[in-house]
Amino acid sequence: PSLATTFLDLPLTNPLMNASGVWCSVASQLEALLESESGAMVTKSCTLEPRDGNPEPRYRVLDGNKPWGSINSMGLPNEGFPYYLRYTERHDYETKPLFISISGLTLDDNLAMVDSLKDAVTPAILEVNLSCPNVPGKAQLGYDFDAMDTLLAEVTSGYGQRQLGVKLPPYFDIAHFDEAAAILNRYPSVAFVTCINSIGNALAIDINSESVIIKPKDGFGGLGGDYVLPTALANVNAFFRRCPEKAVIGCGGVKSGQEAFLHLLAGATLVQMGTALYEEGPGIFARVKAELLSIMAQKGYENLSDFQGKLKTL
Ligand SMILES: O=C(O)c1[nH]c(=O)[nH]c(=O)c1I
Repeated sequence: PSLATTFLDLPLTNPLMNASGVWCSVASQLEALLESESGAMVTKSCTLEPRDGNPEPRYRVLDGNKPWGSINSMGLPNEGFPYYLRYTERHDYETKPLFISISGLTLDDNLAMVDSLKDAVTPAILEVNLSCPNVPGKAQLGYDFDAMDTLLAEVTSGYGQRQLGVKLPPYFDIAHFDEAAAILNRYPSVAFVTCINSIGNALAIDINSESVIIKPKDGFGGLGGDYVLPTALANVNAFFRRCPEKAVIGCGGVKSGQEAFLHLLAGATLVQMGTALYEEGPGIFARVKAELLSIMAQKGYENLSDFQGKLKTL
């Protein structure tokens, strides 16, 4: 079988990549992703200026009993937009496509970054993060439909209607899938949606210390890992059904070929890994590729298109 695929008409050797924020904040990590067997890669969401982010501990793996996952309240630590723009100028696009993620603290900051990217005419693919749950005092744009609509109008126009994508928070209500998709479908240049970001503001508690386990926001943080897989699959399939003109990138709960297969079946074109990559490192891409190929072989599938988006209903 073959894992070859295309995304926005770009050829990829396989559909696997990192989730923004994991193993992608500094050049050494980005170089490790380039050397890894991922089919693509994305940078850490950036703000206009560098940020230290929230106080530590701000990331913890939750691996007591099964299932396992992670909780994080990083607080958008990053090297600042110019650092990542410079990286896009020296990336080897022949090896694999590069996405650049932006998460401006204000609409003007997002527009300033978009304007610089438009002038840079870089092959990097823009993913606008609408779903950071961890900046104290900043509500997630993805949960404010009017603000999301305004941002999309300004950003798509500022980017000269060049193709871009958005990183969405998980939604949990059919009416919200309908409303978010209706807004997104009014912007043809939004060529893809990445579902999902972490499930915001979960609370992990340690029974021995009788305490929360991360410092920021009294322990409230974004949840990732096994816990979010069914929600991630629902969001992938909901937007796959509602946005036939757009591609869906699946993210959430992928740690093996099995979950990658499920995301593809639900309608994802590419599949991102966060928590599992954080814990295992970039070697995970070779493992998950092999597992996905083995599942395809067992099922008699030659290409991803043999099952991609073909989830059955009862
Ligand atoms: O706290 C973070 O930096 C963070 N953490 C997440 O779980 N998702 C995000 O989009 C971001 I920007």
